[in-house]
Amino acid sequence: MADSAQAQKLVYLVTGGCGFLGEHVVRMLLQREPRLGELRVFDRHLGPWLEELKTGPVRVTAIQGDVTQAHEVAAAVAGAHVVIHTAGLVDVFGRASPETIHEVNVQGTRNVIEACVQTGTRFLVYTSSMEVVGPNTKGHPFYRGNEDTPYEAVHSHPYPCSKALAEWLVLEANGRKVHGGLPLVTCALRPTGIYGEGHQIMRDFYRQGLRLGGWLFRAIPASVEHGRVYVGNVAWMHVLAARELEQRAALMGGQVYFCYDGSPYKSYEDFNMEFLGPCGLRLVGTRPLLPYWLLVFLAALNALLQWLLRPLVLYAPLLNPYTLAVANTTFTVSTDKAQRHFGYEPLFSWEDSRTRTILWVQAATGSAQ
Ligand SMILES: NC(=O)C1=CN([C@@H]2O[C@H](COP(=O)(O)OP(=O)(O)OC[C@H]3O[C@@H](n4cnc5c(N)ncnc54)[C@H](O)[C@@H]3O)[C@@H](O)[C@H]2O)C=CC1
Ligand SMILES: CC(C)CCC[C@@H](C)[C@H]1CC[C@H]2[C@@H]3[C@H](O)CC4=CC(=O)CC[C@]4(C)[C@H]3CC[C@]12C
Repeated sequence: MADSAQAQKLVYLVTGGCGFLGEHVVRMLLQREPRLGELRVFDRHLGPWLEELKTGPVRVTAIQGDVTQAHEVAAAVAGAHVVIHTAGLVDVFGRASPETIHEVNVQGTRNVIEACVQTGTRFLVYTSSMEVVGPNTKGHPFYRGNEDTPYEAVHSHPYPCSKALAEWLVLEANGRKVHGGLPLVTCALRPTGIYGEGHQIMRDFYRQGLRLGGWLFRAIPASVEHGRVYVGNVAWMHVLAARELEQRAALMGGQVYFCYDGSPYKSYEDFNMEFLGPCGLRLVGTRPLLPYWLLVFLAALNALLQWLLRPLVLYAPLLNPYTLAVANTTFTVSTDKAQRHFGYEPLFSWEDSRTRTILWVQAATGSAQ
């Protein structure tokens, strides 16, 4: 990636490249990274859509593998110039055990770092999360904060705990000598709640609304702001960060960046209605229909049922004490750090992001209202 080798074609590896965000990163690299020579897509479950990408000018290599298996990761990383590590177990519903979440998110990240060091790969971009910061267990609001805003980050849930530890490992690895003697350069990107084409929770809300005759019922006060960012812009930020890591190693190495764009500040439910409204759903109530204490009770009941039923069946509803606390605590970011450090500007306007997401919801559910 040196000046003298401008024409050199680069090998990129995307872990988790078949997930919601990973697929967008893969497609964005193919569209927007002119120096791409080979794209390796590593995932536990490979998507059939990868086949169509193999007919293009860039060599696309699909690798079925598990980040918890160090030898599989090392084999995939060997010879790559850049790794975008987006694979992760996203579970705040109690579907997976805390041990499994730790294994995938923490040990998996450790394996990626060690593979870079052993094989001589110098550039690593990690998909972290806003959850590394908060909302914390005390429910403190984080109102339009930036990367330097003081906030008491206290976690107890396995998912944010694992993301925080993994992010720390990535940042701490910045500057380590890789095989060949050159330093590893790392950075971490922290998306807030990602939305866009492929967002399964959005589709679940839509289906639930249809089941309820086109109505959704407000659960969270409209005044609670929840940060959201469009998946295409998150992918673009990854591509740009990966591209600029070498030239701006001193500035970017070991840094964290919130992912942001022009998406409006709204509550989780009001934001979803930007897409579900045009698909025919209505949100009932200007205020929550149930008192908060009742939601807390229902969330606790769900947690109890999950525990009681675990030997028989997996009961993992959207509402639990953790998701309620996240949805009910203001957490929004306002920053320009990525713009200052590596020239990031959102690729998709809010209007574009909204239109694309609406079209996807309509198509994904077979409704064209
Ligand atoms: N969805 C969101 O709102 C946010 C997600 N993130 C982070 O973004 C990353 C991607 O998340 P999403 O695309 O939403 O999730 P996703 O579940 O759609 O994608 C994750 C991908 O990682 C793969 N994967 C999981 N375990 C693996 C393993 N052991 N080995 C190899 N591959 C494995 C999955 O098969 C999947 O394709 C994650 O690291 C997540 O923590 C961060 C902030 C917000
Ligand atoms: C009916 C309930 C009161 C509303 C439930 C909504 C929740 C399922 C979601 C509200 C906030 C979401 C989380 C947030 O966007 C931050 C996240 C970051 C990540 O890194 C992973 C996903 C998530 C934890 C996201 C998960 C769903 C919510 C809890």
